[in-house]
Amino acid sequence: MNNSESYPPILRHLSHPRHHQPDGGDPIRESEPDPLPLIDLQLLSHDMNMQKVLEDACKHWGLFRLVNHGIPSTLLTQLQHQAKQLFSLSFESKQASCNAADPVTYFWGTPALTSSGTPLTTAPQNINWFEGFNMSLPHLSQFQPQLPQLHSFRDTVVEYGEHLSRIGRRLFEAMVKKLDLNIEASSSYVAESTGIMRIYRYPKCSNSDVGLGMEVHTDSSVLSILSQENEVSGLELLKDHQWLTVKPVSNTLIVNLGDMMQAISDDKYKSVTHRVKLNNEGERISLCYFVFPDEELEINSSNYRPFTYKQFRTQVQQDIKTVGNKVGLPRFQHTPHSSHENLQK
Ligand SMILES: O=C(O)CCC(=O)C(=O)O
Ligand SMILES: [Fe+2]
Repeated sequence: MNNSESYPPILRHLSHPRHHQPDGGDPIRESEPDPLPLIDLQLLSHDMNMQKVLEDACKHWGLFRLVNHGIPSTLLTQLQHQAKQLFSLSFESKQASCNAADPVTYFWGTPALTSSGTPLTTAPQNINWFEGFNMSLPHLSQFQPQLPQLHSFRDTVVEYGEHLSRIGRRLFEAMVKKLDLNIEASSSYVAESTGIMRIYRYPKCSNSDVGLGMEVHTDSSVLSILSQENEVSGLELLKDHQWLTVKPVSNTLIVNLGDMMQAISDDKYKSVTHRVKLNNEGERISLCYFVFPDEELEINSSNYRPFTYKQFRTQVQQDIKTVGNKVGLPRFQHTPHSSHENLQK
């Protein structure tokens, strides 16, 4: 089997006609030094300067790079290696490996999934050029996969997931401290029962006209934590009307704030708009962890009417089916927003 046959058939034809690409502003500035805010997790508990850097990153970027996170580098490289092996299996075996009732599902072409991890629509408006596995972390350790490769991967992801939930909680606590919010149980806002892990593989592509690896969107999460250990770049964030590359730097994590964090902070913090471009250097593998509030927890703020994450998710799914894309937070503003120019996931 050649590598192309390990991709879903629809992703094997990278010569598709041009798809609509949302206006990207200026081209990526690959050669410039990394401009992202840098947060040291170990310093965060006691260093006021670091707390200020975090506050500014949340207000003005919605994204930062995290170092000293406490995850052994061997675990990060092992994950990347095992993910690569998993993706290199034939499309048919990946497809047959999970079904909708499992905590692990296989999907491609669209990031919009139902809460059980199956694609929301069978005919997405644009193809997103990736394949992925979606894993519900709380149910993962009991999962008995058919594919032998999924056994060792499951165990590694369970271990990684424990680190991420620790990191997510610490970051959230440091973020809300700066907001003077009266949040008693931060565990309901970054609820372990909601943790999702996704791994993605984006094909190598020399023709960026085919479309995007992943469409322009904001995440619905409170926080998303990304690991990109394979040196192929692709992720970009929108900052001051320009797309900036989020370079892969070994042993660092990328944290982005999602819509729930923006709502909890009453718009003081920002849910970052981002996308993934295809790359002609090689295929790219990324691992993304998402954490959400407890489904039934009511989020109260002055800019939005009270809503639960469950209501938000239902609205997003309804909009994707009816309008064709996510509208997101503007749906919950006191005065409904009329311009939905941002395509959000
Ligand atoms: O693959 C990436 O780098 C980003 C993925 C992403 O933005 C998402 O899953 O929401
Ligand atoms: Fe995202």
